[in-house]
Amino acid sequence: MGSMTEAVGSAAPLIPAATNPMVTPLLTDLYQFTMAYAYWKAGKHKERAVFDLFFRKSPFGGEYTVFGGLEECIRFVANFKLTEEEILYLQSVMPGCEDDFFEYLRAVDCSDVEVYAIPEGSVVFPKIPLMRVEGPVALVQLLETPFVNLVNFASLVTTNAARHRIVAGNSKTLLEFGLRRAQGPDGGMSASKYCYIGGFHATSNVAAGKLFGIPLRGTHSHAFVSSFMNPNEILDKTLQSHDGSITCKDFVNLVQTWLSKLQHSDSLHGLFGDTNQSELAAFISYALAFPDNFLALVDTYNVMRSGVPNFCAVALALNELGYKACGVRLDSGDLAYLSIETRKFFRAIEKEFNIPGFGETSIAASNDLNEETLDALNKQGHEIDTYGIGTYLVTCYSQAALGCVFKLVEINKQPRIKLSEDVTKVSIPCKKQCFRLYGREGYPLVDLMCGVNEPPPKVGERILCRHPFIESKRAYVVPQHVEELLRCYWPGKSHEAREKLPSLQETRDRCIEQLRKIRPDHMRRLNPTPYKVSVSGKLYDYIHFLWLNEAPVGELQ
Ligand SMILES: Nc1ncnc2c1ncn2[C@@H]1O[C@H](COP(=O)(O)OP(=O)(O)OP(=O)(O)O)[C@@H](O)[C@H]1O
Ligand SMILES: O=P(O)(O)OC[C@H]1O[C@H](OP(=O)(O)OP(=O)(O)O)[C@H](O)[C@@H]1O
Ligand SMILES: O=C(O)c1cccnc1
Ligand SMILES: [Mg+2]
Repeated sequence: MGSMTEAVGSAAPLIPAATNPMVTPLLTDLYQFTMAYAYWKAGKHKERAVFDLFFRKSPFGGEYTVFGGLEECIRFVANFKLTEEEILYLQSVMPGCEDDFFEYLRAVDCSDVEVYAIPEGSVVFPKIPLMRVEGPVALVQLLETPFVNLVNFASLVTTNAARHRIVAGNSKTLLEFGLRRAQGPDGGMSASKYCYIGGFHATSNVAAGKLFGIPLRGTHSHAFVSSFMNPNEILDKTLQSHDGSITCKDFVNLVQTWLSKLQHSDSLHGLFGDTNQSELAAFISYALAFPDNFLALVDTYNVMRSGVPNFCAVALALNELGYKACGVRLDSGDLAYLSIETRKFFRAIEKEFNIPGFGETSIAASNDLNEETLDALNKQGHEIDTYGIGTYLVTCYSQAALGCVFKLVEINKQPRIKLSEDVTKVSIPCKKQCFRLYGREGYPLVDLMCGVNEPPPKVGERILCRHPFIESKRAYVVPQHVEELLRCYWPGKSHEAREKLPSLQETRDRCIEQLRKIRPDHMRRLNPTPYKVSVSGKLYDYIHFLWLNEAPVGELQ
């Protein structure tokens, strides 16, 4: 693809359909079709319109957002075509509409639509168009709902994942465990995909592993532990050593021997007595099934008096056969305290039995984790290496929606504005180009919108950046680096080169890289500094000219 110009017809088959087969041209609001009809009736449907897709406020009380969902929008556009069945259905729900309208719909595709967008996985800010969509007004109108739908949750949950990632710290492994709690199958699949982009390392969602190639990870549940009664029920007790040189005929017995050594060891003396034997049976069975991948959920009965000693007995028996146990998961109680006590136990074993590395055996924690609990754990000090996070992450519990909108900014080359009593809701008119201006320290200073015909900002040249609505807020900026934000992802009939859709991995890398580039005070959880989003002097004047032109003058009596 690269810089070559491609006709849409030849490019379309290269782009697969949207991931979810429910994403069809009918996945829109009825009013998009009724408006399309009214545009058509008025002979206006082919008028060229420009819409911006943007949000007004970053979620979760933060000052940044990560853009997700672009690839799905492009897949949708590339394959946009109403089927005969869909046309017949529309005809049935829009009685009285002329047949010729449905003839028009039959022929419609997105070959005359242009989509410019900020690359997916980028850090983005309020009011800046994430996507600029241009094309025949009736058609682009039909795209509003699916585009906003595809971007809203994707960006929200990517941002949520990124926020969890930032609080947890870069050294921690983050697992997304949310499928069972997600808002339905699409909520679950989307969450797995976008949490990965936002910086999670793996998911428990097998379908997402297969479909998106996301690494899969998992432990086991309490049911597995409580389903066992005692070690006597284990029938096949044999385990070959890691290198195949020894066959241990009675692994259960080897584990019992180690448990007894632990019970009588000097450093662990008095920490625990008899452990739960049904739990031990479960751990042994899991180790026999996965000797290379043994991990144990240690909180079913009692973490320090049973789960951890039982895990260690199995891990030491495995160690004798040349295997290395993976670790434990804590799923209840005070996770800071329990992780610290567990670590002490592991370190004591490393010392007493001279097993290098045992002290660093991995400790995973789960159970209703969210940004606040991660933050609290950090403040208290803990020994957790891996977090498994479900409900709060995938449902975006602390904010239900991002609130993306899709607003008309130009029609027939005439800039349009949407006024509101609430100044934050006034839309920014004109077909715009957008830039990120970087300062001397390498951080972005400001995002700047200006009309497409204005000269772009230049490195080393002073430019006036104005708050779009507040007259007194303005600053001269001398950028050290200028980044054009909107790129062409769907050229329509223009001769622009089409940006290649990156792989999931590339999008994830971009997200991680971009988050590193933002000044830390914009990223902090409490009272972050707002990032400056501005317009050029010329665009400022135009907004206010249009505003005064369109707003009726009140009359007082
Ligand atoms: N040290 C800690 N600091 C702050 N929050 C913690 C800490 N340890 C655990 N939590 C959180 O406290 C909450 C404990 O919830 P809850 O009381 O329902 O669980 P539990 O009784 O430990 O477990 P369960 O009910 O599943 O047996 C969870 O949200 C957990 O993430
Ligand atoms: O807590 P979340 O962030 O949603 O993470 C996923 C949770 O799902 C599993 O148990 P589940 O909640 O099904 O059962 P339990 O917590 O009642 O044991 C797991 O043990 C976690 O606790
Ligand atoms: O693998 C796990 O431990 C897991 C997966 C989903 C939900 N809770 C835990
Ligand atoms: Mg739970």
